[in-house]
Amino acid sequence: MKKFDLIVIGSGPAGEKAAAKAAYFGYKVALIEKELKYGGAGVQTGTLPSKTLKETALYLSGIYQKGVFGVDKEVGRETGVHDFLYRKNVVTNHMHKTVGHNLEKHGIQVFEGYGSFQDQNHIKISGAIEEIIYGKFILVATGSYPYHPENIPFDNKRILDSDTVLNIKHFPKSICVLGAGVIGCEYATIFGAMGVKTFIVNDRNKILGFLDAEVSESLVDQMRKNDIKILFNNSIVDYEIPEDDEKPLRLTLKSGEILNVDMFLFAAGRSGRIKGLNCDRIGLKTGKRETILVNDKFQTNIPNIYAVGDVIGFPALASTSMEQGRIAITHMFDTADLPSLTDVFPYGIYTVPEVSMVGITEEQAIAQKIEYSVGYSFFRDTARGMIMGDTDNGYLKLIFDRNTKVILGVHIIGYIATELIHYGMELVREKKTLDNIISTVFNYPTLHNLYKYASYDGLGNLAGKKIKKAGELIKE
Ligand SMILES: Cc1cc2nc3c(=O)[nH]c(=O)nc-3n(C[C@H](O)[C@H](O)[C@H](O)COP(=O)(O)OP(=O)(O)OC[C@H]3O[C@@H](n4cnc5c(N)ncnc54)[C@H](O)[C@@H]3O)c2cc1C
Ligand SMILES: NC(=O)c1ccc[n+]([C@@H]2O[C@H](COP(=O)([O-])OP(=O)(O)OC[C@H]3O[C@@H](n4cnc5c(N)ncnc54)[C@H](O)[C@@H]3O)[C@@H](O)[C@H]2O)c1
Repeated sequence: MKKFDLIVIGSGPAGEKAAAKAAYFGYKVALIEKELKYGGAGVQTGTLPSKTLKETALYLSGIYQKGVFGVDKEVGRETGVHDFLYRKNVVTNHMHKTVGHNLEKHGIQVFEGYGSFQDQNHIKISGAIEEIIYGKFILVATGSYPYHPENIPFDNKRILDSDTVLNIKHFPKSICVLGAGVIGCEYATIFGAMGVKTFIVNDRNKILGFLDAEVSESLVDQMRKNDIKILFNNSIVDYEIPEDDEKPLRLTLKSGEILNVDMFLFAAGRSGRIKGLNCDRIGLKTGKRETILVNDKFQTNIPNIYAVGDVIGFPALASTSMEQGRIAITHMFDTADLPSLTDVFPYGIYTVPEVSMVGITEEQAIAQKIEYSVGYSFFRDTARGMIMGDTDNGYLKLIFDRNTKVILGVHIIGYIATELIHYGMELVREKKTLDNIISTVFNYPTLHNLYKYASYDGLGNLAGKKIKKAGELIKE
């Protein structure tokens, strides 16, 4: 029987990075993957496909160029699905190879097939070749899948989830997205940008519940401006699929209204992928939504078995999953380099416009009874924003302690917000103040000047002295 120091189940961001780190430190590593392509939701069905489709939609629709150069690019409504999916396929195929190359370079032995526990050290691989291998340590990195409520008649053609939406054969004229979480909002704005009449149905009165409420409302405003209709405090109680594909789906809303649309996308949650692993058989403790329970070292109740990534639930991001994988290896093999996951990490929402945040929201500041104040700067207040032609009404909002001026939260809505946030992340991590920001010299013109102007705005708020209101429109 083949013996390994570590067996990793799953080649998504969590499994790949963990396997590579253990191999780098000289351990003998096996990785099992059930799909023909590497990368899991990170590469194949989630993060990278949706981000590539967003960039494609921006390019084809010319949404950021509209009016800026005095001429409008032809809007991409005429674009076929083939063109729309082309770049996504290039990226996922390339990244599959990149992951394979990484595993190979690290000398990791890859097994194709479905991994399941025989006991706490033995994993059975069921594939073209069946075999059982031994691992001193096992890392479960099996990810998650779109949860399928029983009342939704998924047909992979018109009633879709975030996996099957990647296989559409034609553009719908209209689409209804259920769930205004990250997946729902990102896909709604992608379809919206492509000129598809888009509806979002959400059971609460806020989109992306974890965002600062003001920023969430600004995103709603921008989505509405882009002709996306959001139906709050609502849900869908019945789904009728006509025999004739040309006829619309008939969706009955909880409010009693009927929504007639061409396509439906479910985006209201995911579950951990533990089916078939035999967790019960070995006594591995599991939690809600088919997750595996772990401690802060990502160790399960069975000491030699660790679990990381989506299969352990929140925050369920590619970014944090990779780090969890690396941290688990630290504890298995005492590498002592990366003991725990930082609690200051950013959220990046790749909607149109993008949103990103780090640190606390205004609602959290209030709940924690912090004496705080805020500062704003709008993209159009900066020279770079003006050059680009800000069409999103984008802004940066700083939340800071009004006594110490320490930055507690940074929130950005607008072009490349997911990139701009990282400077803010360091400010929050290092407990920097408004004075630290205004004493910094930035390249000019750049969007990072947003930080400086938001700081001046915050200082003006503290002093009760405002010469100019942030975002004030200048009459042309
Ligand atoms: C539409 C969408 C967009 C997203 N966008 C972002 C984003 O912009 N930024 C971000 O940070 N995160 C994003 N995420 C989340 C991110 O994709 C996940 O958090 C991340 O992929 C989780 O990594 P993982 O390694 O835990 O699992 P996965 O990426 O799901 O990989 C798990 C792997 O394990 C394999 N596997 C499962 N069971 C077995 C078994 N028994 N035997 C063998 N192999 C098995 C699977 O085939 C898969 O390859 C998005 C997710 C979705 C769905
Ligand atoms: N950019 C990113 O970082 C990114 C992008 C996509 C996904 N993800 C990850 O994927 C995970 C799953 O995302 P998700 O968007 O599927 O789930 P989610 O749990 O984040 O959001 C689901 C939304 O659907 C609503 N909802 C649930 N049931 C409903 C119902 N019956 N009717 C109407 N509305 C309903 C919820 O109120 C919520 O707003 C997230 O945890 C996220 O971390 C991250």
